[in-house]
Amino acid sequence: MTNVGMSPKDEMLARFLDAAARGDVAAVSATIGHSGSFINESGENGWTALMLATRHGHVEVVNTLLSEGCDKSLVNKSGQTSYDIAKFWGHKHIAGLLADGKGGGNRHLLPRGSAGGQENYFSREFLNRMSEKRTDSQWLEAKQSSPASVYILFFNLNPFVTPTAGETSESRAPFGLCRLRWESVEALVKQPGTTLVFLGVEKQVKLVPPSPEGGKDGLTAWFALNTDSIPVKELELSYPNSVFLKPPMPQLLRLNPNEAGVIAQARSVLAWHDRYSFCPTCGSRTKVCEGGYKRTCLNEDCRSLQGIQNTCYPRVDPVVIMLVIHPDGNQCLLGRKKTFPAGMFSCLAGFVEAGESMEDAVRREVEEESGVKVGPVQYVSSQPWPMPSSLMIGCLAVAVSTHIKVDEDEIEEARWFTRQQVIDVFTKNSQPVFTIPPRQAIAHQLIKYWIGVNANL
Ligand SMILES: NC(=O)C1=CN([C@@H]2O[C@H](COP(=O)(O)OP(=O)(O)OC[C@H]3O[C@@H](n4cnc5c(N)ncnc54)[C@H](O)[C@@H]3O)[C@@H](O)[C@H]2O)C=CC1
Ligand SMILES: [Mg+2]
Ligand SMILES: [Mg+2]
Ligand SMILES: [Mg+2]
Ligand SMILES: [Zn+2]
Repeated sequence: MTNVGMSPKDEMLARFLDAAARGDVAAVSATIGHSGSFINESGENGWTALMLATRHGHVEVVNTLLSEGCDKSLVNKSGQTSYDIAKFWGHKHIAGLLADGKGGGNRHLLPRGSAGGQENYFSREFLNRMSEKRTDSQWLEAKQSSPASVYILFFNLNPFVTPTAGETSESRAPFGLCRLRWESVEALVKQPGTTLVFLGVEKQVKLVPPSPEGGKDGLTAWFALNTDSIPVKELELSYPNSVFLKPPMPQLLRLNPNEAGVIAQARSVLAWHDRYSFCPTCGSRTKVCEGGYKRTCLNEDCRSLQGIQNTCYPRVDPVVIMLVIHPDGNQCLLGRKKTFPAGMFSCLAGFVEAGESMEDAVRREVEEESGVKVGPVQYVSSQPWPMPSSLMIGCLAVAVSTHIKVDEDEIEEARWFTRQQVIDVFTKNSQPVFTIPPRQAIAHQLIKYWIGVNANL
């Protein structure tokens, strides 16, 4: 089968795809042997060898291609995977081979391409962290006492904020950060029990000539302070409208979204200092260094100082949070904890365990909490969650089973909600049957993302 005008490579590919469609195992194996890259190449309408072999029910060719490591998640120009093709043409055995629960069938229910572009509350950064300056003690000292530097203050990890008038275009943001200067915090910095962290410098360099007091580079440095003993009276006199915002939830969701990120960074690092006062390896005293980004054990023989000194740095706990899509593509799985407000349902979530991939953590947590088994998993976006220091890894996941059996210790109820029921929550067209977390939570954004991608809202 030679086509006029075809390059030798295209001709070979056409012969390879034809062999797969005819079920010629020997020819398929021989071609992969010398031109391995053909295994995932497609011809007309985006059909790969696996799709063609599947279409015609050639189990042996399918097995050969799978054992050679072909990508079964590829889709043709109609958006079908090989698994979809197997199901459509009734080749149940091949469908079984393709749907192994780890990335095979139903991947087409996930949006194609990268899901990026979604910005979550607590993720916006207006500071350049300048980690290289953390070890430059001379520079840090100069910035610390510079009148241009900004200090944000925490009392028992609660930020000092000022109510803001009006609303931003994005949200009602009743609280803005109270930005203090060196003269207001000098005494506090010198008090025992105060923790100081260098957060970074403003990304936007102000158009003022660098002054000797502000440092020669003209950069505006930011620091965070946490204390458990505070000159409350003096602060109240100087800032009569300001308050320490507590409790963390839901108050931390009421910040200006532009400032929520710097609060997340500061609060997580300060909370780490608060919880790791002594060396976690040997219990000795530690020394705060690197601008508050490291605590080094003072016991020279401590194991924490050997190899990667990971226990000396602020810890972050990865958490997976996932919207599970029903195999029919039209429903999603949401659950509620006993502690949620009445009627509220959210995405399932759980801590990633040691030695576990993000995808496997999604599958394990969903099965533990709801009994539902999950196949393909797709990352969407992430969110720092400073209570005290989680990184929420937001995913969409496709269920390969639908029966729900909740883990009653953690979840009170889990349910499949139809796309229409979810749309009703956002549009408030009709009386919604449930509520979801506020837009500041990544759970809200994941649900909205799924609806937006699929309904072109
Ligand atoms: N931003 C958002 O939209 C949401 C955030 N979250 C956050 O995600 C976090 C994890 O969700 P959960 O359902 O509670 O997790 P989970 O389903 O793993 O259950 C928590 C339990 O797991 C154990 N556990 C295992 N590893 C742990 C670790 N590294 N740290 C603490 N406990 C650990 C503890 O027994 C704990 O009670 C929570 O802290 C919650 O604040 C949860 C839902 C929504
Ligand atoms: Mg959980
Ligand atoms: Mg769990
Ligand atoms: Mg867990
Ligand atoms: Zn130690």
